[in-house]
Amino acid sequence: MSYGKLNVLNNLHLTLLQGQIYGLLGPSGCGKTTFLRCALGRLRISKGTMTVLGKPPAFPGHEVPGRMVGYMPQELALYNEFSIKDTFWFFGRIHGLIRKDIETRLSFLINFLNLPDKNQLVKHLSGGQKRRISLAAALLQEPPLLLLDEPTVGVDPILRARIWQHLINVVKDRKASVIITTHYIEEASQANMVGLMRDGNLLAEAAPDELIRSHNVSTLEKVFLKLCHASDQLSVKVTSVVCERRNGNLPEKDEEIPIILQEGVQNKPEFRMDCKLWMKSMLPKWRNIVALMIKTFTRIRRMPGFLGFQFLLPVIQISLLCLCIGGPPENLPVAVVNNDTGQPAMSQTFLSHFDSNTITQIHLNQSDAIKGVIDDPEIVITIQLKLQEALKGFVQDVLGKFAYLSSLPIKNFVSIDLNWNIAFFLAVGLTALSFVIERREGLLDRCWIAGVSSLEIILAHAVFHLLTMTIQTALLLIFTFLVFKIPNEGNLFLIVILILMQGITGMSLGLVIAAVFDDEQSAAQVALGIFYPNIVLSGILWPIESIPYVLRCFSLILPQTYAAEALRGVLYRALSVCLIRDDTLDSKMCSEFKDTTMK
Ligand SMILES: Nc1ncnc2c1ncn2[C@@H]1O[C@H](COP(=O)(O)OP(=O)(O)OP(=O)(O)O)[C@@H](O)[C@H]1O
Repeated sequence: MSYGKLNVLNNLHLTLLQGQIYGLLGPSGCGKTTFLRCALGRLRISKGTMTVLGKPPAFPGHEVPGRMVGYMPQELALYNEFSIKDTFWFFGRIHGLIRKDIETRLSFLINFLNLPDKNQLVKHLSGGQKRRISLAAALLQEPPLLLLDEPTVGVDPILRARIWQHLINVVKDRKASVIITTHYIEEASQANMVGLMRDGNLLAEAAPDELIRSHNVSTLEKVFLKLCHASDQLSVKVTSVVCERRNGNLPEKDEEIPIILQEGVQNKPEFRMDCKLWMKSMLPKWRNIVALMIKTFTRIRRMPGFLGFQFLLPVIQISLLCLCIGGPPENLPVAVVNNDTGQPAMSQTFLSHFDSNTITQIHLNQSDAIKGVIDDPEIVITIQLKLQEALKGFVQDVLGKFAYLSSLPIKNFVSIDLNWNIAFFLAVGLTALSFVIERREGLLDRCWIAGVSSLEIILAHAVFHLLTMTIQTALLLIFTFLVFKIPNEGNLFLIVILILMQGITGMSLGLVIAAVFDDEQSAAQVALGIFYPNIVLSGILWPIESIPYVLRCFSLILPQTYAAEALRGVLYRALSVCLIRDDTLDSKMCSEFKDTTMK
């Protein structure tokens, strides 16, 4: 087994018999955790064979990983927002335990591991208490195989002795098998068998007494030191001692050997796949999806800041956009130069259509008026709009039923699109961060090892996120159409579908980011880095037709370009008669229009 070029387990032969505790000992970095992860199906061995409870780990339909194995990782891998009770319920549901069993195991383990009140939140517990909860989660479903990675770190000597006694009882009463890694070499003397590892090799594998006796020393620690010393000089000889011993003790029946690892073996045994079991294992389990959704709900419920962020942010954004963008300025002084000598009545009619709230007419001569325009270009844009509106009213008076044909193609590009954009980016950010954080804290790994599939994790996330997005969308719609009364002529159902689809697209992008980046800092940087270029290039701020050609090609493959266009199409469908376009203008109406204007 290797990580890239780093060879971690070398020619390792290890056998665990049923009803035994196997103490795997060795210095930091020698490969103990790597071995456990191979046994759990999280890593694959590159050469040789490995069977766990009769089949290779992660074999289709095999419940390793799953409820047949209890794993306590080195990191805590606990949900901080959970109470002790929630933690037991979560893992209990995943393992398919019934309510009564969960309650019974909960009270036993709280008592046995000396845990505080079951309603205490994990984040309020001490490091040692958290480790005991992590151990309890591994013991919960009473599996036939327990893999415990340094379970006694940070535990006081009295409790350590109790944990060992419990493990001894478990193997005696239930014939379970246990592999335990530890730095406290002496505590492993209670194991039935110990394996001493160094640099990915097994230096020796035997019962502790036998090791002490055969090496003629007083403690296991001294055996280990002696073997390390010997392996530096005579590595071949030490390995052969290990092999000799193992071959003499193997039971005849396969099911009595929960774990066999033989690296470097060429002839791999064949395992038949049961198609029914395979199909069953591929189908997502509703039980796991519900457990994961309850988990997310429980966590979010205990994070009021996060909850506020999810639901208040869209409301704050839409309120700010509607209040600060697009509102008309008031009392703008406008120079009016009326040089109309032919029909003064027409120019007066036109001027009477000016909105007097926004525009205050000041009659000036031509040169003073031009100077004012040059001095104040920003205000001129607003005034131009007001002029266009006045022109529209004027044309309405003059052209009657054909007035709509002369209206101007002005699109409300910014405000509405930016509001919907929040659904997309909340989905990107929250998905990316939640997956990256859960993976870094070992929570995803723990779920996988408990038997939850990646598909179930994604489905649970998607369903929960869709529910959240439905509330966000409802808030957006209420504020857009009812509070700020932005006109909508389109189909509300289509608008909702489009916003939800943007959320799903955002979620998918979030998953891609989480798959590529390992830490939340990089994931957050990428999610933020995408935000602004996406808004600029997707035609949300300005039509893509005005973007340079090369960038426009890029813009068309962005996830929001067509979505934003579609949303605008739905929202303004009834207003689209404003646009004069050669291809949409009916020729009959065109000639009618000409006749009327000629008259
Ligand atoms: N994800 C990884 N990528 C690359 N190298 C890794 C990875 N995980 C572990 N290693 C390397 O593999 C070797 C064995 O690591 P492992 O975690 O199995 O050691 P260990 O015996 O469990 O140590 P400890 O007792 O400190 O937990 C180490 O040299 C480590 O640096």
